[in-house]
Amino acid sequence: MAHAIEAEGLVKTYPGDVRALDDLSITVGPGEILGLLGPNGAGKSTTVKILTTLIRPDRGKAAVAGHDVLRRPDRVRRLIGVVSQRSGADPDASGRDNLILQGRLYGMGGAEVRRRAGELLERLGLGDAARRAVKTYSGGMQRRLDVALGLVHRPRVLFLDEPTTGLDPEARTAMWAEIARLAGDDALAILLTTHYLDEADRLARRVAIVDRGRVVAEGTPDALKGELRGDAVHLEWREAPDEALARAALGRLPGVRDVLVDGPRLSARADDGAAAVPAVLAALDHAGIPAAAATVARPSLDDVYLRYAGRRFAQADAAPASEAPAQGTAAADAVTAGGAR
Ligand SMILES: Nc1ncnc2c1ncn2[C@@H]1O[C@H](COP(=O)(O)OP(=O)(O)OP(=O)(O)O)[C@@H](O)[C@H]1O
Repeated sequence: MAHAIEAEGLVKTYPGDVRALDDLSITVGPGEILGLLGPNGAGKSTTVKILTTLIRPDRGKAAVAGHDVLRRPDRVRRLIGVVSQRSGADPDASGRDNLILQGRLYGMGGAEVRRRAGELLERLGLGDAARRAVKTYSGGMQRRLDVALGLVHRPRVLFLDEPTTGLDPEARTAMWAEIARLAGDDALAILLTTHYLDEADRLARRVAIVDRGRVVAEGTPDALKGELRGDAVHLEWREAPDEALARAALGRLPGVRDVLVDGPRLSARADDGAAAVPAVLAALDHAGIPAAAATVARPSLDDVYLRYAGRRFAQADAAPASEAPAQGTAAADAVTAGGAR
């Protein structure tokens, strides 16, 4: 089997003429983590639902673990693990009992399922809490139990739907380490959907950026960022400037390109961002639209998204503030901060 997941030309329209998937294609190899990255409503969950045999596409085909999801959904189900956004654990039962019940649902026998439950509890750092009711677990522990539940029957392909949403930074880091181990040591193929740019950047060998039901860019995070020559220059105003004036001002500067204006924010690319900023600020002053702040950063996945989707990830995403995608890479990589002027 060349690919653990292979989806080609998936189209799905929901009632009300909502085109959730519009010719989406992806592949994931054994031992590979593909990050399916996109804002709310991009079509990530619909993709996962089709690949995990919960819904059928209108068009297109898909195979998971070597079996066609439309013709052999029963086979596919036995070979995949699914960790969905909502936990399937019984909060009143212990972690161990949840795992044992799950194993039995897959037809595993007494001694085997008890051994497997113990192994997974240890592995996911839940050994000490094994016999406690799940409702007493922290958010991170519950999420780790959800992953264990998805692994009981030793699947070959794992679907992780936003595995770290709502977790604190420490629990996220622990989850990242575990996910990396599953792909590395166990050679699981993992399809990971995420809102978090830094999560995809850190974890996924390849990233597929989904926008409006299509993959708009795909590759390793480094390759995607590498396609963007030079630095990203971000400018901000207190109020949106006249777009034509801003474009005209920057359009005359050598080495400054790919100008995108988005309300009170503007992004451009420059061969040497730090060197370009003084000229950029002077040109804007001269045009009568002085910027309030300027930042230079190495390209981030946010910039990749902006380039391919034509809008900023955070703006495409209607997530509540607590779930807003991290802007970590751009901020952490900032080499010059013009600051308020
Ligand atoms: N059962 C449904 N009926 C009608 N429209 C739906 C249904 N499920 C999803 N949609 C719509 O299809 C589009 C894609 O939704 P989907 O849940 O796949 O996106 P997503 O990328 O997973 O978003 P999120 O990050 O919020 O989970 C959205 O416009 C959504 O409102």
